[in-house]
Amino acid sequence: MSTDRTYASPPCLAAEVDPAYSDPSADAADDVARWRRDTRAQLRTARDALRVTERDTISHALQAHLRTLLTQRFGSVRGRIISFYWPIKAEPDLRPLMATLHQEGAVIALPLVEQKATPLVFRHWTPETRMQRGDWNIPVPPPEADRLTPAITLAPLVGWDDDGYRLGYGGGYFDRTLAAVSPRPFTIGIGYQAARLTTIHPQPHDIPLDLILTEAGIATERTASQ
Ligand SMILES: Nc1nc2c(c(=O)[nH]1)N(C=O)[C@@H](CNc1ccc(C(=O)N[C@@H](CCC(=O)O)C(=O)O)cc1)CN2
Ligand SMILES: Nc1ncnc2c1ncn2[C@@H]1O[C@H](COP(=O)(O)OP(=O)(O)OP(=O)(O)O)[C@@H](O)[C@H]1O
Repeated sequence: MSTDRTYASPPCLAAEVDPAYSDPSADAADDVARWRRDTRAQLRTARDALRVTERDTISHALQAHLRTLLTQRFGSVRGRIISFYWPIKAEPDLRPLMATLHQEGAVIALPLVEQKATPLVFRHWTPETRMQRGDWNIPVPPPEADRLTPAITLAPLVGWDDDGYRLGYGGGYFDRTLAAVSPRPFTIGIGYQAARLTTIHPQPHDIPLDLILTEAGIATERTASQ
């Protein structure tokens, strides 16, 4: 965050009075919003620059880690509702695993924006589903596909931090969704190791994910006490 600003009044010295005091201007919502816009743009540029072969290697590693994780944590996937995502804009492609889990009896759901600025909706996907173009041109199952509530959700990440917070494309959709559903699904962030940030400067609306997976494996996991 920028520190070279001019002040209309003398700088606040509260930090020298109370060591626990932290200058709220450093985390003011406007500053955070601007920082997020810049950071998203940088991370997306870096991601777009990956070679196809590098992205493939990463996607393969992620699928292997996810497969192991699901088996270890949940045992059989049969009958479990798991939401994936249809990859766009250089996101890791997990569609082969999505198809495999479907074959093994998992119930696969995909997210979509049915109405702007409201929680995401999840629709049933099978290999026979005829996808349509949804909001932002993202392929989505058609309206006649069953609406589902996932028990496990995969959330693609533009950026992430060690506390499990996520930076997405800036629509706030996953936060709205997780805030709205009860019980909350087990939420797994899927991202590139290189997209790690020291902090995303969490705001009151940001909901940390249960676990973040990258090509290097489990990057961070929330414990029950957090
Ligand atoms: N592959 C994939 N599918 C996904 C998601 C995702 O991140 N990846 N989503 C995960 O949530 C949902 C779609 N998320 C969206 C997020 C932002 C905008 C959008 O219109 N963004 C504006 C900027 C918004 C703003 O800054 O206020 C834009 O870029 O013009 C659209 C869809 C559901 N499906
Ligand atoms: N639970 C919520 N209720 C209302 N508005 C929300 C909620 N969560 C997020 N928002 C709004 O969405 C905006 C964008 O949020 P944020 O920067 O966290 O997006 P993001 O997580 O990167 O986006 P996305 O989840 O769509 O990929 C916020 O400024 C906030 O106003």
